[in-house]
Amino acid sequence: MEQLILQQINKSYGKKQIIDDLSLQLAPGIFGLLGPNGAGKTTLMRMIAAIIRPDNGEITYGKLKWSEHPEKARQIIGYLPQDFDVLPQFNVMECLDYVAQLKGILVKKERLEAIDQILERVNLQKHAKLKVKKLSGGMRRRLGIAQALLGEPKILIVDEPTTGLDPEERIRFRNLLREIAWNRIVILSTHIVEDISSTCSAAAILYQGKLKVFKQLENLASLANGQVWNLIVNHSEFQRLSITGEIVSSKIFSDRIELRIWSEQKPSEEAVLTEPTIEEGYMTWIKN
Ligand SMILES: Nc1ncnc2c1ncn2[C@@H]1O[C@H](COP(=O)(O)OP(=O)(O)OP(=O)(O)O)[C@@H](O)[C@H]1O
Repeated sequence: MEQLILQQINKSYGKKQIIDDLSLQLAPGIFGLLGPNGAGKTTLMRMIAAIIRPDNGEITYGKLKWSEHPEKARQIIGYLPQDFDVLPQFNVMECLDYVAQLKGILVKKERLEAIDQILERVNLQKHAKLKVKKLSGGMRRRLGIAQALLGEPKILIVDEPTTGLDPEERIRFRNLLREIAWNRIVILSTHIVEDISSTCSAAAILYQGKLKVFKQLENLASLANGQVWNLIVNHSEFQRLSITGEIVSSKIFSDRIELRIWSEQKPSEEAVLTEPTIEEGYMTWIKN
């Protein structure tokens, strides 16, 4: 299988450098992209989607070079933007038919076959005649993936697809991404660390224009090794508690409170070290 390769990509807006000499190599599977607001994730994904050009550097997939043939690059890419919202007056079928024509599937029979298959894949067959404006948030996101999948792209880019979804839809959406990713490269940008831990094989943090890649998610979690503690206290102890560090979570029961504390030093005598999560590793990396 071909790899997607980014070589020394730079991008500035005015004097502000958003992407700084970034290189990356991706094989099929789901690659998670994390980073604080404004870090440049959307800018990076728009460059990979061949919507905007880097100031310099090259993106390639096999022999195909983005700088030479951006139109060919677009043909092998499916993109679900963060603000996907199309054609509210169209129904699901009409919407996909329209996008399929834009993607150059000009024979009607081929289009209908492709749309049928994709509707089944994203589980929207029953809603093919429903107007886009009447779809729920989760259904709309699935339509977004459906339009991105038309033309069987080799690379799929999804920008914060689970924001605003309820837990059931979020799980369904993650399952769908997993199914899609078995033979293609999926780049998933998200603020929701749970999206990464439940679907991605590898991830990276974009920060100050640079990318820190974690080929295994455990390596990201392990950044917080030795810094995450469990502490169980009763309610009156909790009132008097003075700890060093930050309470990451607390569970309140009738007879006790269970605390998870993020601290470089032991936060109290009774605290016990515990395995960090990916989110805690991410917080540690950003903090340092
Ligand atoms: N067309 C543009 N012109 C000028 N500045 C831009 C443009 N697009 C993005 N920026 C700036 O580039 C920076 C990175 O934006 P980008 O949308 O890529 O970040 P992001 O990581 O996707 O953020 P978020 O997580 O909030 O979506 C921001 O400071 C933004 O204001």
